[in-house]
Amino acid sequence: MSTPANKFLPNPKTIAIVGCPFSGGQPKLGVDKGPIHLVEAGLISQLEELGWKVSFDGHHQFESIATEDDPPIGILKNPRLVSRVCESVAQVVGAHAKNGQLPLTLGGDHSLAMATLSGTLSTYPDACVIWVDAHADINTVESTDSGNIHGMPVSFMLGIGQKVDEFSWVKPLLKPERLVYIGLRDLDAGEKRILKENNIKAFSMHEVDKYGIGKVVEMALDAVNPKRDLPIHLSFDVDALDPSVAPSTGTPVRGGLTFREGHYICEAIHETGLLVALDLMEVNPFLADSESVRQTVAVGCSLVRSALGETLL
Ligand SMILES: NC(=[NH2+])NCCC[C@H](N)C(=O)O
Ligand SMILES: [Mn+2]
Ligand SMILES: [Mn+2]
Repeated sequence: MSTPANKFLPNPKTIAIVGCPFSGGQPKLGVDKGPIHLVEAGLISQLEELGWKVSFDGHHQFESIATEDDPPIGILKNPRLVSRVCESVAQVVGAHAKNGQLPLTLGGDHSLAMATLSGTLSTYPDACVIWVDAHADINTVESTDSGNIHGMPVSFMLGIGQKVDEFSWVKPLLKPERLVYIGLRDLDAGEKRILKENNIKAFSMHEVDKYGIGKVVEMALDAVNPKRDLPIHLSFDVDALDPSVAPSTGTPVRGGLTFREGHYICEAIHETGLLVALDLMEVNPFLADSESVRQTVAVGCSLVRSALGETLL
């Protein structure tokens, strides 16, 4: 099977898998095992069958980064670790993108998106971001209640909120008009305010119910990519799916996307021919029973395949 044209990638079309066994952006162990499970479930050969060349030189090792003491800064937890891991992943993702490869980053927790978006936007400055998640992950230093940095990467990329010296490497490369959310249903009060103040387009589960997923994806693309000519970065948090579909994740929220709605988003973005980077985040194989873990990992792989060209017919 061969995949349709992609406007930004040279042939042979190559995926660079960036395995990020990292959990420092939130407190639950196990999310660092997500990428290992996804690869062991056969993701690489599944993508090769779709006609991609796949490069993968093993999961990243972050142990050497995590040596010293890392007391909180304000209430931000593991700030030095998260910053340094993300800085190193940003360089890797950016280098793959500059080589004309499509970086597929497997998390790991969603703090890693400050790395992946930095890599994408340093390569494709006018790329738009489609963020599929139950959560907006847009807390600032001032608004976060948890201090978990996986709830904050978007604010860092937008350059909003108080600056933290430790994260001075993060350039605010994302413009609010280039960001759109799908699937939201669990926002902190401060996050709701931030979305309004910055006029950020968001299609919550309410809009998915009201318009249907087909219309929502079209409206989302109209908002950030009206001429369908800009590169797209898709950041998919598996908790966007309903917990009955993807139970093994750290912050499940009921009332989420169905299996088909999640896959439809991925299929529709593939059809644009504009996808340049993909994240699959927050698969935590330590949470839930083994059958639920198997199911979540399998769904993770199939979302990735849909975004990269698998079709039903
Ligand atoms: N990537 C995620 N699963 N994020 C959940 C964030 C939850 C909450 N809003 C927080 O800031 O702590
Ligand atoms: Mn989430
Ligand atoms: Mn998230």
